[in-house]
Amino acid sequence: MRHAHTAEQVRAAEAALIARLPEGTLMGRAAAGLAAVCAGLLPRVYGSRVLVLAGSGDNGGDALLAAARLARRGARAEALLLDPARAHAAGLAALLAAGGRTTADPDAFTRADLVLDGIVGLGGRGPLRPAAAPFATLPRRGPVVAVDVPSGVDPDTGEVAGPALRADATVCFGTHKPGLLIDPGARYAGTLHLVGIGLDLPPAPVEALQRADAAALLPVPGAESDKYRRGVVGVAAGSARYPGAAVLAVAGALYGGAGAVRYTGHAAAEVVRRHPEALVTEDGPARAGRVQAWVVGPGGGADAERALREALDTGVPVLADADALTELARLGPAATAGRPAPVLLTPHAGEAARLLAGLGEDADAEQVAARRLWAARRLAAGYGATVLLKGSTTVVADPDGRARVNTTGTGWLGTAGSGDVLAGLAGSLLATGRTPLDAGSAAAHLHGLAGREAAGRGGPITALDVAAGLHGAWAGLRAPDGDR
Ligand SMILES: NC(=O)C1=CN([C@@H]2O[C@H](COP(=O)(O)OP(=O)(O)OC[C@H]3O[C@@H](n4cnc5c(N)ncnc54)[C@H](O)[C@@H]3O)[C@@H](O)[C@H]2O)[C@@H](O)CC1
Ligand SMILES: [K+]
Repeated sequence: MRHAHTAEQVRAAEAALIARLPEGTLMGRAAAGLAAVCAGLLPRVYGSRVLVLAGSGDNGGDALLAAARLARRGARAEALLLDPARAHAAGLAALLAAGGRTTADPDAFTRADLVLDGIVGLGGRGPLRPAAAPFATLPRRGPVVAVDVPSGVDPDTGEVAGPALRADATVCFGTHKPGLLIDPGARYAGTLHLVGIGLDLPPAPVEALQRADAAALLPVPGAESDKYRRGVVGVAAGSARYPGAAVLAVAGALYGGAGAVRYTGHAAAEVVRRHPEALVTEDGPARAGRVQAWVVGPGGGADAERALREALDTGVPVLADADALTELARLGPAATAGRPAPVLLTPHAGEAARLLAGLGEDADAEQVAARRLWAARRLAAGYGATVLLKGSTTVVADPDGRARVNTTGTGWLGTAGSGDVLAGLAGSLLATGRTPLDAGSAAAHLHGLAGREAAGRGGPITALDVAAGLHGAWAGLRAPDGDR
C-alpha cells in the first residue's frame, strides 16, 4: 500500500522524533536521500551544473544541504535564494563550505543540468509567489527534482491554484503526500521517490492500492463455493432507449467475481443475446429475486427512478451510477444517509457537481476536477455513502474521511460506456462481500489495468475492449511476481 499523510500529521511525527535526535539529524537524512536520487538522474555528478531554487523554509534547507553533498562530489552547485535575508542559514553555510555559490541570474535555471525545487514544501500554501512564479514557464535543459512536493501544489489535496513548478521527479520524505497522488497535483510530481527518515506515523488518511493490495482484495472461490455462495449481483440498467449500457454493465459484473448476474430492465433481450449466462427479468429490483448487491442507473433513463427506489428499499448494498445519480441529486441526501446497508456512488465530475448541488454546494464539473479529494469527501459525508469519483485520478472516499486514490488509470478509459463496465465490476465485488471502499478501489484498479492493456502502446479503445481486458487484468494481478 502506498500511504499518504497530511502536512499536519508529518509535522506532529517530526516533532516527536526531533525531540529524541541530535539537531539536524532528520534534515540530514532527507538531504542524503535527495542527493542520492539527484546523482542517479545525472549522467555524472562531477562537473554537472546543479541549481537550487531555495525558499525561506526547511524545504529550501533540504535542497541546499543536498546540493552541498553534490558539490562535494564535484558538481558545480549554485543557489538562487528567493528571499536572501531569510535563507536557511545552515543549508547555505554547508553549500558555501562545499564550494557552491549563490547566484541571482535567472538564466542559471535554463543552463542547469538539474534543478532542485526547494521553494516550498509542507509549508506551501497557494500559488507560487511572484519571485518564484516565472520559473514555472522558463525553458529547462535538465530534470527538475521537486523536494518533498512540487512548489505550488497543495500537499494535502493536490489542488493547484496558480503557477506551479512541474517536476520530472519528486523526492518525498517520510511518507507520500496526498497532493502527489491526486490530480492536478499528481501531474506536476513526475516519478515519485520515497526517502524514509524514521517517522512514526498514524494510519494514513489517503492510500493508493499497489499490485499486491489489489490482488489481496480479489475474491477467489474456495472448494465449497457455488454460484450463490460466491454472491449474486443484480444489475438494473439500460432501457429501451439505451440497451448498450445494460450490456456493458453486465459485462463488467460478469468479471467482478460474483457467481451470477441477475439483470432486470428493458434491455433483457439484448443482454441475453450478448451474455447468455445472465439471469434476466423485466420486473425491477423489488421482484427480481435474491441478490447480494444491486447496481442501478447506467443507461437507466426514465426507469432509473424506480430502480433506485426499489434497490434502496432492499437490505443489500447498492451501487448507484449515471441516471440513478441524477435521480439521487433530485431526492437529496435523505434518500441514502442512514440507510443500514452500504451505498456506493460512482459519479463523474458532472454528476458529482449535481450531487453537490443537492448538498447546497455550488461547484461545476471543472471545479470538482480541480478539487477531487474535497468533492469526494464532501459527497461521502453528505450522502452517508462511499463515493468513487471518476476522472484522471479516481478517488474513492468513505464517509469516515478515509480515501483511496487509483493510480492505474489511462486517458484512453475516457470512452463512452467505460463507466458502465466499472459500475458492473464494482457492484459485483460488492456482492462478494467487499466493503464499498474495497470494492470501489479494487474495481478502479482492475478497470485501469484492463484499459491500459487494451490500449496497448496507445490507441483508442472501446468499453467492450475494457470489459474484455478484465479477465487478463485479474489473472495478471493474481499471477506471482514476474509472470507479467
Ligand atoms: N516535517 C518533517 O518531518 C521534515 C521536514 N523537512 C522539510 O521541511 C519542509 C517544511 O519546511 P517548512 O515548514 O519550513 O516550510 P516550507 O519550507 O515548505 O515553507 C516555508 C516558507 O515558505 C513560504 N511560503 C509559503 N507558501 C508559499 C508560496 N506559495 N510561495 C512562496 N513561498 C511560500 C512561507 O513564508 C514559509 O515561511 C518539508 O517540506 C521538508 O522539505 C525535512 O527536512 C525532513 C523532515
Ligand atoms: K518543493
